[in-house]
Amino acid sequence: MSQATQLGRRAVRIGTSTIGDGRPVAVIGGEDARWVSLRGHHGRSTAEEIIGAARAGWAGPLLVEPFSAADLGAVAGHADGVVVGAAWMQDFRLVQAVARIGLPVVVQRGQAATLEEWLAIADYCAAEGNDQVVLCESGSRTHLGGTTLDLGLMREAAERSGRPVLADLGDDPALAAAAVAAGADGLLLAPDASPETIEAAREAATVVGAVVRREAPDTVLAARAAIDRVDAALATLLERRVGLAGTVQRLKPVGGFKGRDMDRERRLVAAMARRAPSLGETRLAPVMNAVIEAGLRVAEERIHAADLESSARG
Ligand SMILES: C=C(O[C@@H]1C=C(C(=O)O)C=C[C@H]1O)C(=O)O
Repeated sequence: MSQATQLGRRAVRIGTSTIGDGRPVAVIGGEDARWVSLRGHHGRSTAEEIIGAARAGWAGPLLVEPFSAADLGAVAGHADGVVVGAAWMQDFRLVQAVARIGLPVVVQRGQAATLEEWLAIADYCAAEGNDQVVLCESGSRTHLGGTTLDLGLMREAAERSGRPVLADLGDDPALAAAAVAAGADGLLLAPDASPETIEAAREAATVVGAVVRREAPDTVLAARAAIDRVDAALATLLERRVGLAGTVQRLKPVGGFKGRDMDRERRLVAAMARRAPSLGETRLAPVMNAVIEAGLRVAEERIHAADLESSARG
């Protein structure tokens, strides 16, 4: 997906969170929105009780997956959006009833549903007068009985529909970075995902998102938040760079400030300037000089500390 396509993708508002149209990657099931499924609780508690419990500890956007149309009264009264679960995707009566509430709808792809069938459900919601639709890739059933996310299909759904897309990661953050790189506007985590899973997804969304997505902030607050994400990616790369520069100091015949290679430094600045034309070589040179000198100081300190340790061990 081109970055322009990602920017042009229409936005859907779920409570105070906005998904799509160059907004930051939303983590649903994390800090941007929570969700609760009435499916697992069916028969044990009422929809009101379950939604009430979810609301009790959370004032932000709340999505609810109904078990059946009977739940929709409670959902309409207390939720900010509705999830049409993968197993329910082709229940047209339920989809119709959900769309008519008027809340944003997240349509999960059924495990065996084709792209056409999935997009048809979104159009079906729109035909009911509800165009606030987000598509959520929830995986296909594999021959081994598990499910596997189809990120190519997710990307295609985004391009074909112009709607925001989510990747349903369940409780495994392993594909979070891949999903963001494939153009996900949001990541859907299991309602009971662990704090570690949520943090790993958030980290992937921040760092990978900063590299592959173009954002379109229109307020100081939003632009500063976008800068914070770029800085998070920069810091991650700076930390990695310090380690690699340290490796060179240990491997080359003369390391540290004594072995400084200004020709190599000029060449790397020139190469970087091609990717950072707004800064250009002249402005980039002092920036990289500071980065390189900081790296050399860290490398010298580490080599010194290692020498002390080995002489102490005798
Ligand atoms: C890492 C090296 O040592 C020094 C540090 C550099 C860097 O941080 O990129 C570049 C050139 C050298 O002055 C190297 O020689 O490649």
